[in-house]
Amino acid sequence: MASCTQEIPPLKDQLASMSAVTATVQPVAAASLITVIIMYMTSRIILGWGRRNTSKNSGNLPPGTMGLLPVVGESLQYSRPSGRFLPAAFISDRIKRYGSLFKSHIFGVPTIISTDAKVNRLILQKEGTLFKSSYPRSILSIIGMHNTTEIHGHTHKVVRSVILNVVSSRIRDDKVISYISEEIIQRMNAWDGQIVRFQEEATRLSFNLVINQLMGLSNIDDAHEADYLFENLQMLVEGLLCVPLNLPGMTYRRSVQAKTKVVQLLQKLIAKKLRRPATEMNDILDGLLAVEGGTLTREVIIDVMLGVTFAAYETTARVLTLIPKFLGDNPHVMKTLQDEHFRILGERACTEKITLTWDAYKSMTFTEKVVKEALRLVNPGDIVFREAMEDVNVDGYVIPKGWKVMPCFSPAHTDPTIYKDPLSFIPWRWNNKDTNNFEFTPFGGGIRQCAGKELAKLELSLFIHHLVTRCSWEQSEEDAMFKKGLPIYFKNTRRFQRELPPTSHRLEDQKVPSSLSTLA
Ligand code: HEM
Repeated sequence: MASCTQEIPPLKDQLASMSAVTATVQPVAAASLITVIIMYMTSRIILGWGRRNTSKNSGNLPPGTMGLLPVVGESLQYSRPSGRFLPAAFISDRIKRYGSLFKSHIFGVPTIISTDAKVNRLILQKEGTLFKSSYPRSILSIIGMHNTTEIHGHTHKVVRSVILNVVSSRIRDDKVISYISEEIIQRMNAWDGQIVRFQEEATRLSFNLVINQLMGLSNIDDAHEADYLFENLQMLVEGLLCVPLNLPGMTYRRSVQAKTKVVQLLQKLIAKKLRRPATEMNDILDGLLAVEGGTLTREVIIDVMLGVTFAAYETTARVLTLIPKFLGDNPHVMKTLQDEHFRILGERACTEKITLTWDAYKSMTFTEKVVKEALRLVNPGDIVFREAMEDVNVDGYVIPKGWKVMPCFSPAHTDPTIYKDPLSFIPWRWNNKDTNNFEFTPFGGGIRQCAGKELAKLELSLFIHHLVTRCSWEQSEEDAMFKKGLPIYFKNTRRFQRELPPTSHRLEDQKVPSSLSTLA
């Protein structure tokens, strides 16, 4: 009887003590030990898997499937490529099957996916009370465990205000506007005649802007250091594309190594900056170093810098890359843009050195609609991650405490009941459209809404200005192909290999100025 009441040590401890003697056991015993370890780990995974599926409210979980395999779940299906401008095939298939709120298991974790604008609004607006920002570990292992998405409450507030202050002072500074214009012209010249290089140039443009104007890393006085940072960040981004699979393959490993190199370089640059005599706060790095008397740890500062750089350049570059296609597909949009931008240039020849100002930018009213329309279709920030802080009731279902929640924006952006002819590029649709209703959320929403959205819109508008006023626009053969939006434009580029559907639409269906009807 005594043996029955004797406390059995947890399996974990048994394994620990067993492992201490493995050096002396015979091979057969070692094999048994490995079997026990595998059984233990499998049971942990399966029990964990089962527990997550049987929360006290599991009867009310949204519909959906978790995939056959623990850990992998439905990640393989999620990663299946789908047509551009539409929600991922995984998402649209499940909306058809289960409705706008469903469960799945992706990025290595059980997740509730929300595609409904009203539910997304609730999730984003209840940040800090019902939900909190929380990205899967598989993503954080690449973009940093302490980046803005993982800091909360007071610290998030102060870090966010540093970023917002720098962004809002920069965009109103005409010197910065000139800097962006010159970068754009330089990049356009670099791509001239080699259209397939355009994506690379667009990416480098956005990267340079963030590094030089926001981060305070203009102390990268060695051009090789900037190239090194850029190349490693690009590798890091490639790794992110493998993350949904949650399988640490070659690309993923290379990406994690690239992250280590980026962190080392950022450490070096911060040390360089700290040796410089103190000046007033003027960039994000200065601001982060000064937060509450220097209380932010170096780890947090580096992850925030890395996270903001990544959030800023990759997203904007994707939209930049597709704008020429939209304009090529829709000559009447191009023509209206040209009217607007040549009016801004006035009498000046387009070969003159152009100095645009904040006021000129604010007068680009049609361009603003073109930017919105491009953001609606490209959706570079299509998904965000949250975690339920308690069981939350939504539309008769329960999102259990601790579960990841993934609001996904592209289904609303391409919903024909919200946007007539949703896959066509129609800037005029924004003429009188309300954008404060969470049906248009390219920059997310709530207290974590994109802190760089005004800068992104400025960069995209200035890019459009220089693109549509280029003198060489119709001159070279490749430019002409580019204008038509031929697939060659995307050939050989890594991320936009698939042929893109046309985004043109029939003019007579739209309310366009009568002066343009001749273009139809
Ligand atoms: C077209 C370009 C961009 C798109 C589509 C975009 C999209 C987004 C989205 C959807 C979020 C919300 C993430 C979440 O809720 O978890 C976000 C956050 C953020 N973005 Fe952007 N972004 C863009 C450009 C930029 C730029 C240029 C910057 C430069 C400063 C930037 C900095 C940030 C930061 C710091 C956050 C985190 C805000 C916070 O947690 O308070 N983004 N972005």
